Amino acid sequence: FKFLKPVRNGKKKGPYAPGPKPKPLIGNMLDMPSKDSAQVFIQWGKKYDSDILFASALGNHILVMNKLKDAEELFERRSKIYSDRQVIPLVKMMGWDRNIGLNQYGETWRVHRKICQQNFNQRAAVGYQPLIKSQVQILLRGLLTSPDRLDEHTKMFSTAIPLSAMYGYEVTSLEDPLVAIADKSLLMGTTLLTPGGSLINIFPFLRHVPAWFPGASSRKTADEVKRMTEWLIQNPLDWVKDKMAKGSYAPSLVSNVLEGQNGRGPTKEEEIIVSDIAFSIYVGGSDTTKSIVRTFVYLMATHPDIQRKAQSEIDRITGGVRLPDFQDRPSMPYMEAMYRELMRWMPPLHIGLPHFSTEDDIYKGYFIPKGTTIIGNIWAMTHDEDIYPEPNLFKPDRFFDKDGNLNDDDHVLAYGFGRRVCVGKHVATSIVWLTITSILASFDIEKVKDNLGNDIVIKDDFVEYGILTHKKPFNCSITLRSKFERDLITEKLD
Ligand code: HEM
Repeated sequence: FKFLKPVRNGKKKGPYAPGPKPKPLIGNMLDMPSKDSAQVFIQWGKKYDSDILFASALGNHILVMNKLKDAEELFERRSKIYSDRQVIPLVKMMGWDRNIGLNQYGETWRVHRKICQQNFNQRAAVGYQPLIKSQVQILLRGLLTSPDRLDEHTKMFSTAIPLSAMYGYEVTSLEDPLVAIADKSLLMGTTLLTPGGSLINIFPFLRHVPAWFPGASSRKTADEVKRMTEWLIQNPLDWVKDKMAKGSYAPSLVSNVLEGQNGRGPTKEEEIIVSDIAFSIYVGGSDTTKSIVRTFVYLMATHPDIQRKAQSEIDRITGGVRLPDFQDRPSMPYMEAMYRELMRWMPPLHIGLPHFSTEDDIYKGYFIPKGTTIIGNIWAMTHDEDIYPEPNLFKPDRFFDKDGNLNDDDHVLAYGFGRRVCVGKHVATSIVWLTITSILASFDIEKVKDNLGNDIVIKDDFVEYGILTHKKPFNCSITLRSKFERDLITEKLD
C-alpha cells in the first residue's frame, strides 16, 4: 500500500483551506464529484463557510475557488505559479499531450501559445470575419430549409469554421471521418478522464501492466483514442500537403506555415508544431461554439420578450433589408448585453480547465502546496448573487446601468483565466456574436404548440459531456421573419 501514501512535496507551511474531512488512507477520494462538480463545490462553500476549499485524495490536492476576487488573485496576479496543467498519465497515453490546452507550462506550450496569439489576437481575429460570415450564412440556410435539424446544423457549423481556418478543409457531412472520429475520440477520452472513468487516474502504476490485467482495460481504450488522435493530427496535414503539391488549395493556417518563410519549406519541427496547434484549435473551438449556440436557441424559445426587444434593435440598425455585420456591433448595445448574459448564464465549461500550481504558496493564511490542482468554479462566479442578483434568471438588462448605458462588466469569465485564458476568445466572441445576431435578424424562435394550440414546455435540462455542458436536444419552431430574409439568406456571398 505504499502507493496509497499521500505525496507531500515539502513541509506543510500552514493549515489547508476548509473542506471535507479526509478519511484515513483514501483522503477525500469519495467526496470528489464525478458530475455536477460546479454545484457540488458551491455546496461545499456553504457547508464549510468558505469561498476557497481544499481537498486531497491519494496525493492529489485540489483547491477550489468559488469567487472571482480569489481567481483574479491566484490566476492573474500570481499567474507565474498558477499556470501549469497537471500531468495525467492517461492524457499522454491518449496522445492528448499534443493539445496545447493540456500542455505543461513550459517551453513547448510557450512556443505554441505564441503562434496562437499571433494568429488569433484581436487584430488577427478580423481576418477570420469573412469565413465566419459565410459559415453563419450556411447555418441560416440550414435552419431555413430544415429547422427541425438544429442539432445537426449547429454541429456542422461549429466544426466547419475551425476545419476551414486551420486546413482550408470543407466539411460537407457529419459522417466525414474528420468529424466522426473527433467526436468518438473526444467522448471516449473525456469519459476516461472523469474521476470514476478509469482506475489509472487513481492508480497510475496500472498504465504499466498489460491490458488484460484486471482493472487495466482502460489502457485498451486509451490506445484506441491515441490511434484516433494521431490520425486526426496527421491525416488533415497530409491532405493539405497533397493539395499544395497539386497547386489547388484554400489558404489556411497550416498551408501558410507549410509554405514557409522566404520560400524555404518548413522544418519537421515546424510541421509538428503547426499540426498540433491545428488539432488543438479544432477540438478547443468546435464543441464550445456548438454548446453556446444551442443554449442560445433554447433561451430565445423560452424568452419571447427578450427576443422581440433584440429583434427591434437589430431591425433599427439593419432596416430589415440586410443581414447584420461585424461593423454593427458597437451600435447594438442590447445584443452586446445578450452576448454577455448568454456567456454568463451557461458557460460551456462550468469549472473551466483546471490549472496546476508549481510552487508552495500561502493565500489568506492557508497553505497551497506545490502541485495542487486549482479549479476556478466559473459557474459559481457567474452565478454569484452579490454580483448578479437572481443569477438563475436570463436577463440581458442586468448589463445596463441606471442611465440605460451598457455597464463596464465586459470580462467574460467563460473564457477562463490568466496566462491560460482561452487563446481563441477574440475569434470565439466574433463567431458567437454574429451567429446570435443573424439568427434573430432572420428567424422567430418559439415553442412548438400541441394539437390544442398550447405551448409545449421545453425542459430546462443540460447534460455534461466530460468538461463541457450542453443543452439536451429539444424541439422548437424556427420560422423566417420576412421575405427579405429569404433572399438575403439564399443569396451568394461575395
Ligand atoms: C464560446 C467559445 C469558447 C469558450 C467558452 C472557450 C473556453 C475556454 C476555456 C474556459 C479555456 C481554459 C482557460 C483556462 O485554462 O483558464 C479555453 C482554452 C483554450 N481555448 Fe477556448 N473557448 C471557446 C472557443 C475557442 C475557440 C474558437 C478557439 C480557437 C480559435 C479556442 C482555443 C482554445 C485553446 C487553444 C485553449 C488552450 C489555451 C492554453 O491552455 O494555453 N477556444 N477555452
